[in-house]
Amino acid sequence: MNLKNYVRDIPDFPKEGIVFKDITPALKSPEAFKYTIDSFQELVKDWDFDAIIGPESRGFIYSTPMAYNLNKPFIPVRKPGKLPAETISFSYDLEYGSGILEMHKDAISKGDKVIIVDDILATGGTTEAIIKLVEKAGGKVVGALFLAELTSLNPREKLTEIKVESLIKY
Ligand SMILES: O=P(O)(O)OC[C@H]1O[C@H](OP(=O)(O)OP(=O)(O)O)[C@H](O)[C@@H]1O
Ligand SMILES: Nc1ncnc2[nH]cnc12
Repeated sequence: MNLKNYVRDIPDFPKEGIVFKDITPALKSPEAFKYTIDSFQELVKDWDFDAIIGPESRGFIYSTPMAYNLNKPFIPVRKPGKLPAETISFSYDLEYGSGILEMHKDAISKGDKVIIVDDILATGGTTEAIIKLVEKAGGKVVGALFLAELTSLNPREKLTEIKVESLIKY
């Protein structure tokens, strides 16, 4: 399965100069979606972790089937103002702007080891912000999985402390 055939470039979205990697064809194809989740599960089969974090919103798509299949807790990280209980937050930069991410304060217990599952690794800003959020909560991110990685943005420079795997590299 060549997953690159299921990710299309959309120029100048959401801003001029950004080439947006549209993953919707990789979701429309049941074979591509199954291949993605199966590949993620194979990659983490020897990893030691307690829970799976999914960043809103495209991250939810790939992280929740993993949590279901591996019988692990799922923890949502959301854009501001969406989580109802007490939250901790962290601001971050990404390719086409900046933002704030939030997680429930009680989502993670001290010493918990977690992984992040998301669609795209671009600048690494989102993943770096989640690493900081998890540290604030007393836990540790041990690894992160992505469908696609934009290597030209050098995201791994920000992520030297964790395991990083991506199925496609641009
Ligand atoms: O490595 P980075 O530069 O941080 O970029 C990657 C992030 O950007 C996208 O999310 P976005 O914030 O656009 O939200 P969405 O999933 O709601 O579209 C993508 O789903 C990743 O989470
Ligand atoms: N170029 C890109 N395409 C899709 N999602 C992204 N998230 C950050 N940069 C992106």
